[in-house]
Amino acid sequence: MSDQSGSGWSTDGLGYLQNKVERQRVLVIHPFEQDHSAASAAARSPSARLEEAVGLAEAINVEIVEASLAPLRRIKPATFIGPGRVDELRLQVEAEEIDLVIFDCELSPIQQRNLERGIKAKVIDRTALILEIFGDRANTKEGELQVELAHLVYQKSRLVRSWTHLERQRGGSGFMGGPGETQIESDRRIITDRITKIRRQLEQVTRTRTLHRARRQKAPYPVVALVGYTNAGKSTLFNRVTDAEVLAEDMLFATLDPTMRRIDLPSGRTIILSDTVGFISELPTTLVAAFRATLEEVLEADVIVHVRDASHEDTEIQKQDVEGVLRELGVEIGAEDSAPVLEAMNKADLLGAEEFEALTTYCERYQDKILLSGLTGEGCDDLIAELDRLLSEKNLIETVLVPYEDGATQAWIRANTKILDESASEDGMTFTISVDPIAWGRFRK
Ligand SMILES: Nc1nc2c(ncn2[C@@H]2O[C@H](COP(=O)(O)OP(=O)(O)OP(=O)(O)O)[C@@H](O)[C@H]2O)c(=O)[nH]1
Ligand SMILES: [Mg+2]
Repeated sequence: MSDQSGSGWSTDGLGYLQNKVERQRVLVIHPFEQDHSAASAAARSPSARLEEAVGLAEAINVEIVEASLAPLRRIKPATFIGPGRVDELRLQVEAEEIDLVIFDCELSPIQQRNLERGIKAKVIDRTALILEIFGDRANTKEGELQVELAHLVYQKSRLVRSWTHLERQRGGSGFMGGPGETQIESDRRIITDRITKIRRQLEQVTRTRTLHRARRQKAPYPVVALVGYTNAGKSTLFNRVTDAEVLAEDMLFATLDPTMRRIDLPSGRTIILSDTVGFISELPTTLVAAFRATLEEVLEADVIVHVRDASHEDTEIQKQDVEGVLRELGVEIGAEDSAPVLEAMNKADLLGAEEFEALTTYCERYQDKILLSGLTGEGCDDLIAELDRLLSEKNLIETVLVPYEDGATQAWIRANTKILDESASEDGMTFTISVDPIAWGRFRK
């Protein structure tokens, strides 16, 4: 995504990567406060975080020359990492012809600028990187607009922040070489105008999509949404159970636009299965908001399948992250009026024998947890069966009197409903049945 306003305000590295033909040579740094990570055992290990950052960087097709941890005693206000480390990085950048340094943390605009000056290379932070990936992936009009909106909101917030920061350091005006107040004011106005325009366009697109959705609701099939941490295996599972060919790759955020497919469950019940964008820890809130419209599909789902990478060392923390984002979207797990959530413990094939056994026992204890592998297919039938069972709970309970001579109705009831009670009287058979409301409606016609 490029600087589309043409106003010349700083683009924080965005759009920069796509313009170059050869692959960028990149360093990935994960800075972390040492005491912090030791203090909370629940936190991810820094090495796992670094690995995730590398995965993110790989998603924008750059050449990763080196990825390293930067343990800090304390975050430095000016440069985040210490001056010694900045010097080291500058030497490395020079020696290895590095184009870009990715900091897996949130940098203030000032920190970013100081780092760029100190290291003598382009610097971006985690949010900018995620925005970059999303900009790369978006391939519907709506996706593109959402990403641009997120991008603008991100920049606007940075302008404000950098401005207040400069205010506080008053005296040395232009101390950091940042734009003066008037420049910032006019930049803000340009961005605000652009945001208003995009919001309007988005509303238009969303309205069209809502119409589509309304049309879909006329074919009233329950919607089942696959959600989960990025790379958990949603698309692989989606493909497995729908025989579709959605891009499934060992790449973070392979899926951006939701994909829907109709499938028939063994009971004959038809559902719509929906594959969605993956979640990630510290997903910038501007992005959550931008993807709200897309994720609304999830909100309207009748059942949510939370796909988890059970083989991942951070699977528990990833689960918390996903549930956090769901909560932000208004899905309260376990709440009366929220859709039921099934947990698909995926990648069972990667588990060691002991782990596999333990997880099997664990999942057997809970009806809503299913151990499976989207890759090998093992356990997928169990998930489908559980979906079938859950949806049958939405069945109507009806009591009907069927005359003896109406053999056809009796036969249909025996074949298509669950008979809870039956009794014979003079007028015929009285059945109490649990029946799918759609099938029932159709049959009664
Ligand atoms: N071994 C193993 N690998 C799997 C399994 N399911 C998915 N994978 C692999 O995990 C990687 C990510 O799979 P995807 O299906 O693209 O994951 P996703 O959740 O759709 O990811 P995003 O769309 O990026 O959020 C791919 O390399 C898959 O081949 C599984 O059950 N076992
Ligand atoms: Mg996917």
